Amino acid sequence: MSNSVKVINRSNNPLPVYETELSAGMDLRAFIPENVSIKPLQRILIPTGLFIELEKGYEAQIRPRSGLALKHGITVLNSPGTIDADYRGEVKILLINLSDAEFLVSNGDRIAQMIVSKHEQITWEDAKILTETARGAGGYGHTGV
Ligand SMILES: O=c1ccn([C@H]2C[C@H](O)[C@@H](COP(=O)(O)OP(=O)(O)OP(=O)(O)O)O2)c(=O)[nH]1
Repeated sequence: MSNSVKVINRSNNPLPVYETELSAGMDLRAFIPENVSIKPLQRILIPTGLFIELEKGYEAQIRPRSGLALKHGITVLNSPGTIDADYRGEVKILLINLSDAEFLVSNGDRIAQMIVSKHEQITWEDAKILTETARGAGGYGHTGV
């Protein structure tokens, strides 16, 4: 695809931008009529006012911002959230407050970031056995610390 993505911005905030030259993600802003308080352990779905149309083979991921996570315990509950290429609804952000203090979100606050990535769709090849490997079924730290 060309790198352009169709977007409708129904918010009163600017379109997301890459904050630095080589940023992978664009910060997404809350589009809310009034301030929202997120209490400890509360989860809340926050609108962005953005509607996007990704081309086939692309997805957008909604990821936390590390600064909000470190300073305020605010993260994306379903991280990374997935925006499918056939989704035509509003992009929303599911935040959770993992701190012990209330957190206030105002309209225009940059609360998460969006990364657009290519992805594959697979087909299943029904099999009786899988190729052997040194790892086998080992996982969950089986190689030690
Ligand atoms: O953080 C998110 C995650 C999803 N969505 C939108 C876009 C996505 O394409 C759609 C469905 O998301 P997902 O597939 O994660 O939801 P589901 O719980 O599997 O529901 P569905 O049965 O509608 O697919 O919801 C968002 O706006 N924000």
